[in-house]
Amino acid sequence: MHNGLVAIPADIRTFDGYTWHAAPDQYVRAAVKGSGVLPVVVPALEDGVDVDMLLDRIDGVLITGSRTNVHPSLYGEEATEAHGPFDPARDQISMALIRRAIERSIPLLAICRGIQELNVALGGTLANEIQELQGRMDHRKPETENWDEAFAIRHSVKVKEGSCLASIVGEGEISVNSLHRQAISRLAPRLAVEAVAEDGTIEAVSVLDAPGFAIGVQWHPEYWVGSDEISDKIFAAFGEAVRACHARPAQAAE
Ligand SMILES: N[C@@H](CCC(=O)NCCCC(=O)O)C(=O)O
Repeated sequence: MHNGLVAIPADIRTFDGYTWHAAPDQYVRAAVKGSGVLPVVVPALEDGVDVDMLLDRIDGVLITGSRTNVHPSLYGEEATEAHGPFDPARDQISMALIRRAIERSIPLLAICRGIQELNVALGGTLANEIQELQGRMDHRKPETENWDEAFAIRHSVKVKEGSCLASIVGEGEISVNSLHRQAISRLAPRLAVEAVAEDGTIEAVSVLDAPGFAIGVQWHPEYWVGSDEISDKIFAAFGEAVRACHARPAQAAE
């Protein structure tokens, strides 16, 4: 039995010559198995989604990772080939859902591209090709077609004492996977850093003064739900927040 509906904004992809609105299976299954909720994939219709009508019926928002990058014009930078590939429709629907979910205290879990969209949606910026920056590790997806190897746990991050994430997984060092070329550069004003990698890369944030669950992580807890304690705790906490939202009396959007 599922308790609560969770919106997952789709990417625009092309398979078999058709354009698809698609979300990766690992996030859908993690939402069901790890959070006990029913995911609803939201089409990336650039101007065609009434976000408030949707959120009137939604109890949580889960923002997935993607190989594409947030368009740099959304954080005041010129787009170059190195910033691509892009998915402007995904940018549009994802950031609209993020902003409105925060305003309406609807639980939000933003993963990898999702934490980057969260930061940009609230006024922050991103750094590109971080492995080329002085002192940074290589956070990119390993060169392998074996998915378990690609998503293998491979570096530590330090969870800040007293953070929202610490209340879920505990403070101190945890081990995470890593599949990204970008990362938060200027932190958005309304975000608090929750975890940092040993090279200074911001690995988790929360929304300051958010009454509910509003967390972004740069790694991929969805992939190891069911076999990794940290991943299980994150998705279980998200599920609890979604069920609490589902139990709230219906509130029309202000
Ligand atoms: N494109 C962004 C975000 C990375 C991300 O979401 N990775 C998940 C997909 C991993 C893969 O299949 O390559 C960045 O690179 O920082």
